Amino acid sequence: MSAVDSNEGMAPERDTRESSEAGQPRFQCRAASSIQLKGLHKRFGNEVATLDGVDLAIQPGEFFTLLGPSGCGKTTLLRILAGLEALDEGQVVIGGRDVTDVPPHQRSVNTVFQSYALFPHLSVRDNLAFGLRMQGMPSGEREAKVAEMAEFIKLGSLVDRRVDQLSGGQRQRIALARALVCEPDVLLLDEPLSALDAGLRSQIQIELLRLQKRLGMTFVFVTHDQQEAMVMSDRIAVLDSGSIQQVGTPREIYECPVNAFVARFMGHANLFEITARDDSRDDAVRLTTPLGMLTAQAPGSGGLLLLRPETLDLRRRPASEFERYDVLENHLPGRVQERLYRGSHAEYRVEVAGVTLQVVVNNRGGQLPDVGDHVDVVVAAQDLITLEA
Ligand SMILES: Nc1ncnc2c1ncn2[C@@H]1O[C@H](COP(=O)(O)OP(=O)(O)OP(=O)(O)O)[C@@H](O)[C@H]1O
Repeated sequence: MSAVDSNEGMAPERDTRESSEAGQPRFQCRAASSIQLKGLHKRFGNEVATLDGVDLAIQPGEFFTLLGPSGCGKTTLLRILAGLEALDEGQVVIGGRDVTDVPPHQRSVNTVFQSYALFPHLSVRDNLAFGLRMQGMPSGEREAKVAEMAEFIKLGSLVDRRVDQLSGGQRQRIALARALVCEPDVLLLDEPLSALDAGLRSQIQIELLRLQKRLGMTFVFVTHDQQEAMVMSDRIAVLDSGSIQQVGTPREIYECPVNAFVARFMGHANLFEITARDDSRDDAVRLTTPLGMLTAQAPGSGGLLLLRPETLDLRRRPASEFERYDVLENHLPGRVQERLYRGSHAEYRVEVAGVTLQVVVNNRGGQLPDVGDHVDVVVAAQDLITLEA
């Protein structure tokens, strides 16, 4: 399958607009499309369902990310959007038009794959022109569009270079440009950055984000990397085993995960079972946990306690005071097991009541506790939240 699908299908309500800005090459793109996915079911053979009742509404111009572990169904969902995979049940609406039974080449959707899917022996110019040629665009118009697009992605000086003579980052930009030059209403991106090294990856992440904001096009991006998802996305859908667990902004997903799966997937390790709960106080709830008793304000009704590492604080305490210390409310006595110094902040592992807590402390130039130090882990009552187990 080529990286560029044709884009003949047009939604009735779409119009044409320009995305040019002062100092930017002119590049036309249509008004962004919304996407509605309703009750999607997909099963391969007798396997368990790959998609099990997926409902999603993606706004026009959104950078929307499908995030989840390997095998959760992200690529299948993207292929269904592109029309490359048939549904068992459900409906796909793009730009107000029901495209459930519309073949790929009649959807105004292009896809960028991890593998670039470029023609290595052809020039940048010929790679960019490929999709336009397939659409039957006259050569003069085609040449102008290709030149414009090459400038737009800042590779204008390389249009005559063969693709196999370009770097990985340049190839990735060409793959994006080749999908964009056909002016799709929706761009689908399946882990397009995963083949790049870390430095180049974060550079292209920023470029891609700026490009999407400049064009105002709807992007549906697939990744299993939660950091990448948080940096890039307007909203994220977290998937597990073919079901959507949570949809929200990066902050909502990270700060208020709805269940233990989402919390763990977003990198939260401080999850503890609540063994007893006392609601008798008006202003607070007392929770019994493996760390000790904690006071919480409006923690929710779940059976698991989440303590986000960056909401915790550390206070050093001389060892001489350790034994005779009166435990203050929400001060957990512990000992530093490990410290990872990262310049702007330090990551700690602190042993509290026989279990390990992760704590992140901002480096404000003061003294940072050392390995072996006795500390109090201080928990603010409003920062305790509970999740469904
Ligand atoms: N053509 C197929 N035939 C049979 N099973 C398939 C097919 N395509 C996907 N699957 C199965 O569907 C499930 C979801 O696959 P999918 O590729 O959508 O997952 P993913 O979340 O994109 O994973 P990854 O991050 O590893 O790419 C997997 O169990 C996979 O084996």
